[in-house]
Amino acid sequence: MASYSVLHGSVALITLQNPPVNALSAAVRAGITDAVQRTLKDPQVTSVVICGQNGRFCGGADIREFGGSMSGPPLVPMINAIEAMDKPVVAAIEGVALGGGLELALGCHYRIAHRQALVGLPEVTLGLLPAAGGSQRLPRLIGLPAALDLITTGKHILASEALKLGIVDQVTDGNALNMAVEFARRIVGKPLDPRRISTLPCPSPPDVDFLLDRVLAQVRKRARGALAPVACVGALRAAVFLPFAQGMEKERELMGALFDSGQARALQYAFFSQRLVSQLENHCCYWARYGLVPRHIAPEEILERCLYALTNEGFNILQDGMAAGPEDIDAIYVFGYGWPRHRGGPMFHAGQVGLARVLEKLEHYQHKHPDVPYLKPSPLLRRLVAAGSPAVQKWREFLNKDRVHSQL
Ligand SMILES: CC/C=C/CC(=O)SCCNC(=O)CCNC(=O)[C@H](O)C(C)(C)COP(=O)(O)OP(=O)(O)OC[C@H]1O[C@@H](n2cnc3c(N)ncnc32)[C@H](O)[C@@H]1OP(=O)(O)O
Repeated sequence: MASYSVLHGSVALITLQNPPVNALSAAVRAGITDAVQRTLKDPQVTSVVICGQNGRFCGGADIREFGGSMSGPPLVPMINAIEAMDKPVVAAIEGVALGGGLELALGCHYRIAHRQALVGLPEVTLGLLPAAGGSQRLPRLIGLPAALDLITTGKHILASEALKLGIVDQVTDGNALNMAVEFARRIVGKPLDPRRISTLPCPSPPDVDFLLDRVLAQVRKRARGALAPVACVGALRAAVFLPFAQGMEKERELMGALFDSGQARALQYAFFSQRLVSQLENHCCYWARYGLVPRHIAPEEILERCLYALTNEGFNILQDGMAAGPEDIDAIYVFGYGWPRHRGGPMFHAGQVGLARVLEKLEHYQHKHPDVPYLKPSPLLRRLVAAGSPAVQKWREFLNKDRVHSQL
């Protein structure tokens, strides 16, 4: 939800309330929409400040809502309505203004931030793009090159850097909310048209096509097969060449294609699983509460059982002749499945770890879990170990010999 109060008899304060990061859930969007209506109707109110509860402006759209059907007022018309207000609206940014949170702030006429606050449009890291006007407003505010950098990387930057880029208007080491309220009182009566970012032209360099093509090539190389960074460049291209309303249409169309993609679902799953893992301690408390003694599982056991079973299956695939050599399996994993390039691929990595060690580990886990077929060491792995664990480049010799024998 969002609370509404009036300070000094004239400054409406809208406070986002959805701990811990004041994500823009349906209830928060409804609260903001109601509060905006109240400020419009109240003749005493001459300016508005939007802030977040507990020193955090807003962590963006509520990612937990993405899985279900969306309810409540949509974000885009809500932000457009704020920008269109004829009373100045100031965002008081403390903690974070990320994703939809920054997009909300970009709909305000001014942005005042604490120096340590973090701002950014990290949607790309969730397989999305900033689709509440962020891809259209940010380049209009700070120019195409800087917007391309922020939106295609999704990085968070400090408010002090955001000030240099022109994203925020003032930073403070003190209380950003107090400063925003004082600022809101002072600017009453100043023209608001130049502060409505959607009405500004999008400043772009003369070699704009070259820049967009270069960034597109970069993002394709950096994140092979990832849809979101490419869509982000498409949305920014629209910001340069189309009027705001048509750019918003393009932003919506591109977001539609991303939203239901397996990639977006996978990245959002990864976001929550990363946080769940860090709550492992709490799971221990859960076990203790019910008087259970959990079996101690070291992180290495989980890693080794997954990794060595994968490698083992690679040896079986090689032996069956389904892949010509270990390089085929490694290339699939490095270029198709994001295996860290600096580890060469699962088969190369097995060679680095030592084939004898991989075999020993598989035997160990097979002994503990005899019902898991993937842990039964591949005959090819055994033969390679017996032959003194040759380098990965030599494995083909063993394979060819095997295959000739098996065809005789
Ligand atoms: C059409 C509209 C499209 C809009 C697009 C978007 O806005 S997409 C969302 C963009 N926002 C983000 O990607 C920010 C994601 N959050 C973070 O990066 C970090 O959480 C943070 C805000 C920098 C805070 O980091 P910190 O380390 O302090 O806390 P945690 O990461 O542990 O998070 C605390 C809990 O809050 C949950 N959470 C965080 N952000 C969101 C969110 N946007 N929606 C829903 N929930 C969020 C997080 O899962 C943690 O919850 P627990 O239950 O405690 O695990």
